[in-house]
Amino acid sequence: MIFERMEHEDYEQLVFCHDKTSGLKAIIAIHDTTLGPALGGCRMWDYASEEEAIDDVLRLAKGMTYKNAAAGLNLGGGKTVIIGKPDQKSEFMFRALGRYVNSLNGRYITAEDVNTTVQDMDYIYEETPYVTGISESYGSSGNPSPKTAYGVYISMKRTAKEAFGDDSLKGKKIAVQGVGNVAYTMCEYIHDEGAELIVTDINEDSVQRAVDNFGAQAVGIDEIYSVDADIFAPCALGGILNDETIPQLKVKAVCGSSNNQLKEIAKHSKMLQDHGIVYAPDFVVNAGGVINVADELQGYNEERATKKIEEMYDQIGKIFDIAKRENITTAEAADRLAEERIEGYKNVSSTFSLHNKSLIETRKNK
Ligand SMILES: NC(=O)C1=CN([C@@H]2O[C@H](COP(=O)(O)OP(=O)(O)OC[C@H]3O[C@@H](n4cnc5c(N)ncnc54)[C@H](O)[C@@H]3O)[C@@H](O)[C@H]2O)C=CC1
Ligand SMILES: CC(C)CC(=O)C(=O)O
Repeated sequence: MIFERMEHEDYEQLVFCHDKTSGLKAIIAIHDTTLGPALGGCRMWDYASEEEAIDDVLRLAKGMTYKNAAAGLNLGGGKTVIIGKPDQKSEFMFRALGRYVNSLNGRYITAEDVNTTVQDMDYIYEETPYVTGISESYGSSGNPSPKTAYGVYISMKRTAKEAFGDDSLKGKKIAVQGVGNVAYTMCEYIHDEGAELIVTDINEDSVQRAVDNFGAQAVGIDEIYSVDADIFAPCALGGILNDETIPQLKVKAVCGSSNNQLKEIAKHSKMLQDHGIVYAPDFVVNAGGVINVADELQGYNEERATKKIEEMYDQIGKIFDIAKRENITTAEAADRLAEERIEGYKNVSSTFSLHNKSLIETRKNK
């Protein structure tokens, strides 16, 4: 059944990693390496079953292929999941994972994701160079969340332009679901521009921090969908744009950081469009973090990375334009943009070049 799915959705590789001493149980999925090595974060989650973990890593790895392609990076898509509760973490668990990552010889490069930190990446770095988002003391880029937040803010401005004819967020009401690492910094940018915030989170301290620092209005977990607001920013979970929630939305636009927001991509992106809601595709909006960590591969330069994140404004605009021109949803337009870049490169890479690590180059060095 797994090979059937891999064949159907063009996955390249699925690696199961086990280390008895540290308790590591991890799965690395590599979806597509046409554009370059697969780059994607490492998530730690207490999955209810192994099937759920496999499904998650496959979905997330494919998402990274599209994210990296649409962001204009020369990188493919992959992801790691570690099965377990975050309080079961240890130095040796991440070092064991680092050795597995190293064994892939550069086909996959890891980074932070939900429940993993810069410290965890530093442990992986003890075992392999194929890790990003490591400490700034190594001349590296550190925690990607603030850059992801900046990218969401830039994308939100372009989305506001599409929905309201003006990219200013001043006076706009923004409903934020989940005020964690990314969303807190995103709220800072939005608040500084003069927007009003309505927030919810399952963590009361996170809500209180936004109330105290940004004068945000706090609402209940289920209330966030139906509040009177201009833009909805999902920054917590996947699958939250669905048959039950979309009819409740009063906003004119959706733009947030969480991955896989649409429960069913085709159905729910069309449903948003039919409700007159501008949807900014999640994997384009939340690419700031991966753009930032990818810059490490050239020797990290914050100015260069930030400039590339600011280019997301035009990239989102391009997606809105394609959707209008082709009469498709913005989700379909984003997929098309990513797929065309991957297909285009297949033609370029069919031409022999010594730039690729060729057999002849290897022999020359012997
Ligand atoms: N950190 C990064 O650089 C990137 C993050 N993302 C995505 O953005 C989202 C947020 O990421 P982070 O801020 O790093 O994670 P986080 O774990 O710091 O924040 C998520 C927040 O959502 C809250 N939450 C969980 N369930 C909730 C619910 N049912 N209702 C309301 N709030 C709920 C949590 O309490 C937490 O405060 C995730 O989906 C992640 O995959 C995507 C790209 C990069
Ligand atoms: C920092 C990124 C590599 C995190 C990631 O995997 C993502 O963008 O979803």
